Amino acid sequence: MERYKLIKEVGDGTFGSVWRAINKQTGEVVAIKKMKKRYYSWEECVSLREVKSLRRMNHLNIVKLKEVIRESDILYFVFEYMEYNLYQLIKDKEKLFPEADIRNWCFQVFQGLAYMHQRGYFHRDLKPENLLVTKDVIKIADFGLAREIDSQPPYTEYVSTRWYRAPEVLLQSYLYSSKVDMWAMGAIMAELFTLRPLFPGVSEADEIYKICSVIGSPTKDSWADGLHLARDINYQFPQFAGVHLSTLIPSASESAISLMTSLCSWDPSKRPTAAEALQHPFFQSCYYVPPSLRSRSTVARTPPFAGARGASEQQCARKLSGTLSNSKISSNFPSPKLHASMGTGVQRKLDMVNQVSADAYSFICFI
Ligand SMILES: Nc1ncnc2c1ncn2[C@@H]1O[C@H](COP(=O)(O)OP(=O)(O)OP(=O)(O)O)[C@@H](O)[C@H]1O
Repeated sequence: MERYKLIKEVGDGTFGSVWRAINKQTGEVVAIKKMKKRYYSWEECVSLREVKSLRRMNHLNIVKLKEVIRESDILYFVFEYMEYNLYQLIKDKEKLFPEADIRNWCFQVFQGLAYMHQRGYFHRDLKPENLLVTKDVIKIADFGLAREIDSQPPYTEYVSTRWYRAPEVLLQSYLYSSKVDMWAMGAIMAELFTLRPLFPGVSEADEIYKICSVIGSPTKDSWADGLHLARDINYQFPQFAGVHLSTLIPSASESAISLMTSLCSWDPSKRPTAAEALQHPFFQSCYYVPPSLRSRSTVARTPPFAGARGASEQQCARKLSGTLSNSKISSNFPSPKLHASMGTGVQRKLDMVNQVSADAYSFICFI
């Protein structure tokens, strides 16, 4: 660690604190995550999910793990440094983001997700704080909860931040998949448009209540498996017709609404895969720039992810923590139209600084 000079704490998460630091030899600015738990052997460290999953990932839209250091039983992850997280950008914004910015960010995140899902991982804790931005480039960070798609159940740990948590997770499904990341992206995309969380539940039960009030309660047609899941845990969905997302997100174009609506489908199998999302008309104007052309201004047309493996991603069983009971539903829930404007960022804690160079732009959207 003497090779690095710690400059400033830029984040404090569940598992570690994150520092902006400088490599004394090269002058490179990096982010160092110092884990809170002590690690008494290397074996313990290399079996960590964050190490196992990030080590295997090399994509422009996934934050790069440069080094893992264990010193005096403390574990440090050295990452490439990113200027902001998306939550900070949302929180400080007074005017709405232009749709072109939202399109550009989402296009990149779906590229990262398609890569990750194709390689057999899903993130499980996507939220604005875990999407890091430097200039026009956005990267997925925090693989503390990433799971191998083929790994074996049951699992009992906490899964994902409530506001972005998929309904199958809320309903304690033993079976869930990379589609939980697609649900989270629907909620994040809506938040980018309104600057307010779409489903700001104050408890797990309230979370599902808010989802029902926005997208309408599930039916046999929209999510038969969900009705079974609810029956298994003796849960009764509150009855709501739902609203068209365009009433909650009036600034979004028709194609943006169509993508968010399909991402926020009750039934995971009805949500698009990341590879499919990239082909959605919302991204019609987006182009992929292959690495060989990045230094020049030429661009090539998108689809490097056609044929992403979808079916195998679905086959993953999980056990989830948390309980859901009707008694926990908040009684003073406002009308659906108010949902999008009622969230606050109280659970979020971050203070980032401006610094560092950006990567080459790889994915470009034309308005
Ligand atoms: N590579 C990076 N560059 C700059 N800032 C970063 C970087 N990685 C993380 N951060 C900042 O630190 C915060 C916490 O990081 P991270 O999410 O990895 O920690 P965690 O303990 O796993 O958090 P969580 O409570 O979300 O699980 C992020 O929201 C981000 O603002």
